[in-house]
Amino acid sequence: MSGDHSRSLGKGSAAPGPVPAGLVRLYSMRFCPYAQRTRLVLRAKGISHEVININLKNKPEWYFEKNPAGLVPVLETSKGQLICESPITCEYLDEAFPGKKLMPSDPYERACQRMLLEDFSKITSLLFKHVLAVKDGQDTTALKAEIAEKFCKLEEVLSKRNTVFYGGDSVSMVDYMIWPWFERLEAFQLKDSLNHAPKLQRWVEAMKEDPAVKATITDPQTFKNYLQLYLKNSPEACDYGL
Ligand SMILES: N[C@@H](CCC(=O)N[C@@H](CSCC(=O)c1ccc([N+](=O)[O-])cc1)C(=O)NCC(=O)O)C(=O)O
Repeated sequence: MSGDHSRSLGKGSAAPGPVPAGLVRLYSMRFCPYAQRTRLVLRAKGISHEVININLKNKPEWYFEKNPAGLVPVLETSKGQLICESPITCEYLDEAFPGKKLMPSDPYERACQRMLLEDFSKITSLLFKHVLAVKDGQDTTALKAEIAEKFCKLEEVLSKRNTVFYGGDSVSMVDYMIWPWFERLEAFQLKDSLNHAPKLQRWVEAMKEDPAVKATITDPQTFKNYLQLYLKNSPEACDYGL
C-alpha cells in the first residue's frame, strides 16, 4: 500500500500503524509540488522511506492527527515524531541523515538559500493565481508579465553568481525547493515566461539531468489532466492515472 505511486487513502480508511524501524514515512500526494520537495530530498540523499498518499479531496479522519492543518507533506519517524511544512521536512532530512549535505555549511550561503526561498513563495502564489485565471477564462496578460518579471529577477541571481545552479555548480537544497514549479510551467501554460531568461532555461535543462528530478518527474499532460480534476474538486484527482 505504500510507494510513490500507490493509491491514496481517503475517508473511512484505517490509520496506518507505527513506522517500521529503519524507515521514515512521508504522507504525500502524487501531484503536490510541496510534497515533491520532500520526495526530491529523500531520493537525493538515498534515505530508506515509505510513501502514503493522501486523498486531499476526501481526507481520512485520522490524517488530522498527523497534521491538524490537513496538508501534505508530513514526515513521520519510527519514534512517532511528526514534521510538517515542506522546507522544514527537507532541512530535517538533511540534518538527521548522513550522506551528501544539501544545505551549504557557510552561514551566509544558508541565509542566501533561505532568502531566495522566501522570495520564491511569492512566485508560487502568482503561478496558482494564473492557473485559476486560465480556468476562469480571464485575460492573463498582466499576470503573465508580472510572472516573467519575477523570473527575470531569478535570472539575475544566476547571472550574479555565475553558476549553473542556485547554490553553485552542483544541485543544492534551494534548487530542489523551487524545481517542482518549473516542472509544471508547461501544464500551467507559462513556458513562454522563461523566454527572456536564458540562464534560468539552462538551469531547467541541468535540473532535468539530476537523478532525483528524473525519479520524481511527471509529464505535463498527466499533470494537466490531474489539475482539471483537482480544480473541479474531484475525489478522483489524487489517483488520476492509476
Ligand atoms: N506551506 C505548506 C503548503 C503545503 C500545501 O499547500 N499542500 C497542499 C497540497 S498541494 C495542492 C496541489 O495539488 C496544487 C495544485 C496546483 C497548484 N498550482 O497550480 O500551483 C499548486 C498546488 C495540500 O495539502 N492541500 C490540502 C488542502 O488544501 O486541504 C508546505 O510548504 O508544506
